[in-house]
Amino acid sequence: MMVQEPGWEFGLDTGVSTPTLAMSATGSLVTTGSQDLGFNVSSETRCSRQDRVPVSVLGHWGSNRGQRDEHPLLALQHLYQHHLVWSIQGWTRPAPLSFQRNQQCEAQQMRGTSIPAAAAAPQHDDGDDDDAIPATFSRDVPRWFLCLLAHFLSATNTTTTTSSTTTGTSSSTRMDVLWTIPPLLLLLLWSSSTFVFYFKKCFYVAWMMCLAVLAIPLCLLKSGGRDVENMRVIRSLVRHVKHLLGLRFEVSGWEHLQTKGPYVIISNHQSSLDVLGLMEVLPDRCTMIAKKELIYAGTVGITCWLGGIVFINRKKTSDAKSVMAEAAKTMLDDQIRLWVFPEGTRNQRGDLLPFKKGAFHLAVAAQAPIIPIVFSSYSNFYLRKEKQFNSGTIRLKILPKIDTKGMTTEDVASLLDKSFNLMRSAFLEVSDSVPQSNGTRCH
Ligand SMILES: CCCCC/C=C\C/C=C\CCCCCCCC(=O)SCCNC(=O)CCNC(=O)[C@H](O)C(C)(C)COP(=O)(O)OP(=O)(O)OC[C@H]1O[C@@H](n2cnc3c(N)ncnc32)[C@H](O)[C@@H]1OP(=O)(O)O
Ligand SMILES: CCCCCCCC/C=C\CCCCCCCC(=O)OC[C@@H](O)COP(=O)(O)O
Repeated sequence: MMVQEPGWEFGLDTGVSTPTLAMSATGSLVTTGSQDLGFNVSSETRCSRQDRVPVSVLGHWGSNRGQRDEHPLLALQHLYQHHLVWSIQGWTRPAPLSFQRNQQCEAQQMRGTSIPAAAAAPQHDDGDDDDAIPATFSRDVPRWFLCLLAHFLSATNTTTTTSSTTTGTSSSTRMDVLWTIPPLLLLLLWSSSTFVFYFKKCFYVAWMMCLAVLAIPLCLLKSGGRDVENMRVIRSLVRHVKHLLGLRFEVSGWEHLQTKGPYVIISNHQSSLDVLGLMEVLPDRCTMIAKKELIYAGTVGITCWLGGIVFINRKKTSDAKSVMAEAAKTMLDDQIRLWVFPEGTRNQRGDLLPFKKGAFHLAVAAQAPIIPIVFSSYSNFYLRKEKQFNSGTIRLKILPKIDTKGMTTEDVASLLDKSFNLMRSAFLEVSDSVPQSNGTRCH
């Protein structure tokens, strides 16, 4: 048995019988044209000639066979040349590369269509109809995309091999590589939900950081420093971000926000995406209570500070309590509303976490009403563990205010229970009725 050297992992799910693939006795993956692709198959391999539908292979791109010094991306090019690339499902470095081939029915439909000469590969016919090589690429991966992909891979390879010898050739091929990046990116966005997940998350953070760069001077111009009025600037800058991420908000209960004077808004907290919903309904003169770590979030942190966000140290209850007691005073003095996430942390477990007591102490201390706002579950479009970030609809339900007039610290526990129960049933209700993701993707 061959010793596997460190290299690149890849996954291949061919989905149909794969006449061009066969397992050799040594466990390496070869084409029927006896061209060794240099893939060493690991012990988890479930591929065999008998395994027909679906065939999945967990392979290893090592350096102990065949294409010894080749760029790992060349693996993809080989697969392309041998008609094995159908759609790229996931592509991460150095995590598994996954290639997925079309369903058998599609393959059958496509038999008989001609293959581009450049991509032609040795075909094997053992007389078994199932073994016929589907003669074109999958309908869901346009050929021009695959051509670009192959072009990119060739260019990458050329760059690798020529850079040490001819600088001129290397720089021109590098340009080729650069030009093929955008379509490649599009291909990945279109075919890999994992890639979409990371792309959207990175885009969100990067875009918010850029917006914050813009927000800082605008806030300074508006108020000359830290001021709750800066939240208007932040709100108007953030409002479009939902469109970029494919999110839609449906808000109900607007009338409950028509309350005059200071109040405390409490809402459930699923993700940093909550900021988008928060900005949808944020009333004037309203700022938030946030963990102190947020102040170190670069330009976003500075913007939060300028927006008058009250930072608390969750690890030091006594400090947090005194900051919140101070905030209750400011609420009254400056007629400010405060938004608190009483779960105290992000939670996407399909239910609410038990509430912390601070928000209720705050409301009682300021004798200000509490307005609960419930965000429907994100689980129909955003799943952190499963790496899914589709487009979707979020329902925001603004509940009637809960008065705290005449309440004392003794009432905090019952106030908390009442608020929790109201929000929990509203959460279950809006999450049940939320439309399914409108961004589901077919692979
Ligand atoms: C265009 C530019 C764009 C860029 C910028 C984009 C956006 C920026 C703008 C806006 C975005 C802002 C978004 C901010 C989101 C931030 C979300 C968060 O950070 S969530 C995390 C922080 N929040 C919280 O923690 C919630 C508040 N926490 C609490 O209220 C807690 O109670 C606590 C005060 C931290 C204490 O917590 P602890 O774990 O100790 O538990 P308890 O709640 O059980 O309390 C213990 C004990 O203390 C008593 N207590 C609590 N609070 C008070 C109080 N205020 N006064 C008196 N006593 C208090 C409580 O009763 C308990 O005692 P006992 O058990 O005896 O009753
Ligand atoms: C130096 C750069 C550092 C980069 C940091 C990136 C900052 C994020 C950038 C853009 C996102 C904009 C929204 C910011 C508001 C997010 C608030 C948030 O969600 O904080 C989490 C907090 O409620 C609970 O934290 P935990 O769940 O306990 O953990």
